[in-house]
Amino acid sequence: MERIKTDICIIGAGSGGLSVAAGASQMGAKVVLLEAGEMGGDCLNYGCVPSKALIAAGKQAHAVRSGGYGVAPVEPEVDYAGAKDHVARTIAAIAPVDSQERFEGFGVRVIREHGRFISETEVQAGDTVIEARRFVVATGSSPFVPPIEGLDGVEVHTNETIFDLRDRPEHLLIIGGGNIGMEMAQAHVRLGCKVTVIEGSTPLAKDDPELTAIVLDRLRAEGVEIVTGAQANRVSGGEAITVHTEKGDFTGSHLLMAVGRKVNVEGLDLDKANVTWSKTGVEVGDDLRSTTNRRVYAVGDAAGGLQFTHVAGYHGGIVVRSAVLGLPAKAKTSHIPWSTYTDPELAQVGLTEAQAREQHGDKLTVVRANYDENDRAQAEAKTTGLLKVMVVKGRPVGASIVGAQAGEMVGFWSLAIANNLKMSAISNSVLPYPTIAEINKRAAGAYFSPKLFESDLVKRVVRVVQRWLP
Ligand SMILES: Cc1cc2nc3c(=O)[nH]c(=O)nc-3n(C[C@H](O)[C@H](O)[C@H](O)COP(=O)(O)OP(=O)(O)OC[C@H]3O[C@@H](n4cnc5c(N)ncnc54)[C@H](O)[C@@H]3O)c2cc1C
Ligand SMILES: NC(=O)c1ccc[n+]([C@@H]2O[C@H](COP(=O)([O-])OP(=O)(O)OC[C@H]3O[C@@H](n4cnc5c(N)ncnc54)[C@H](O)[C@@H]3O)[C@@H](O)[C@H]2O)c1
Repeated sequence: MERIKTDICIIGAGSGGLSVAAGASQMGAKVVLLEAGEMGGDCLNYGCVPSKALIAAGKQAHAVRSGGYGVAPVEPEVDYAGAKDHVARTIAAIAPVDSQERFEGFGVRVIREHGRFISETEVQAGDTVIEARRFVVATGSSPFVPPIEGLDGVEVHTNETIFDLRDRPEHLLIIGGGNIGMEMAQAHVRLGCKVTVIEGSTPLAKDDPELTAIVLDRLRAEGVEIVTGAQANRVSGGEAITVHTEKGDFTGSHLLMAVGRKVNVEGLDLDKANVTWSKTGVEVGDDLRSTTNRRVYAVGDAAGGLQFTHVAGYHGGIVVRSAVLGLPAKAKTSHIPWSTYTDPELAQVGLTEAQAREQHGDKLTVVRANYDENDRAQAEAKTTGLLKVMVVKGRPVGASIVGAQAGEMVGFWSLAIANNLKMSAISNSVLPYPTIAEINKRAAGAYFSPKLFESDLVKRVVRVVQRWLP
């Protein structure tokens, strides 16, 4: 048994673990990184990257099928396996950034083994025991497959297998209408599959319903069948698969489960490290440190909060600040955006209108700007969309966007909320014309317009000034 003493031992080389490893090692800390599966974790291998690559393939098929702008529509010849080749190429292009070689180049000792705690200060990975001053649990999450009757009798795909499928599904049934379900539904319908989404409650329920309705309308118009309030109770079949719900039975050729995630905390022997945990993750404070063992941090999906790659990266920065530099650092959520990469995209940061109304009551002003008022959106015929900004005492506390490039646009509002900027800072910016981003400025204009253009006081002042101006 080899023994290693190190400053920081990170369990999991996904978005969170790699962020800590890169920062800590390049600042001079001794780092050991454990990875039981693929370097890069879920995002690179089974999550963000393959899903966005498949969405891009679907978008291309959709553009050919839709025509427009004076170009005749034609039914595309879709090569589903070719789309999967694009997925594989994309992963391969990004993989070197997350590779063992790159991290070893930073001086990180990478051990490709499953890690588990054997004491409050030690982790064992294969034949190696690592004693560290600080540990980072960055073990991520896996697809949750609920114990639905009959599931074991059929082939069930999850995000870990669907991107390897090379024969185009005739009819894809998707259980779960969250981010994964909806992104995969649109990508597959555009690539020529029949798609049925079976959602037990409300699709895309974390977003503003006024905006999600626009996304759902578009998906339905493109042919996705979306059944809501239909909990999957039972599954049957062999070659053809039937999902039984109280809203009826739905039969297809393939089944994708997208009903949420199971955090990878079991199998870590956290109890041996005196680390309190539950099924939602390691119990941590805002400082991302275990409430019961201060040597142990958790980042990303394992920290039990929002499950996004950029959150894992953000957590990584906080842990580096705390565990490497010894500085106080706390994670906040008020400025964390997310985006669902359907077409149109759907993005959110901070409070939704309903949440802001509940928290701030009459102090809330909601300003809106529509895509059809934007010249670039008109030029590109992408006029379906809407930005809502929730403003309290002159400062944005949330923004909800549906429309082209919503995921790019929302960063503007994350910056504003993170830095406590006023709406005047937004209106002071000058944006290039014609860009979709001008919608952001239009919202600021919508906030100030009534104050400027509908105010008797302003009108009186202007009359006086005009009398005195030479
Ligand atoms: C289909 C899909 C699409 C997504 N799209 C997006 C998106 O567009 N944008 C976005 O922000 N997020 C997206 N996400 C979410 C994103 O992938 C996760 O939030 C992110 O990967 C979390 O990073 P992490 O470092 O916490 O965990 P992971 O990336 O899951 O990494 C954890 C790593 O730890 C390893 N591990 C686990 N246990 C052990 C152990 N005991 N010992 C050693 N190694 C271990 C695992 O093998 C894994 O490599 C998507 C997720 C899915 C499933
Ligand atoms: N664009 C992105 O950033 C992106 C994309 C994909 C995934 N993700 C991350 O991955 C996480 C997991 O995604 P997800 O879509 O699996 O989970 P989710 O929690 O977003 O959605 C799961 C859905 O499944 C439904 N459901 C649960 N059990 C069901 C049943 N028996 N029958 C029918 N419906 C059922 C739920 O009501 C819910 O709407 C997301 O929350 C997100 O954090 C992010």
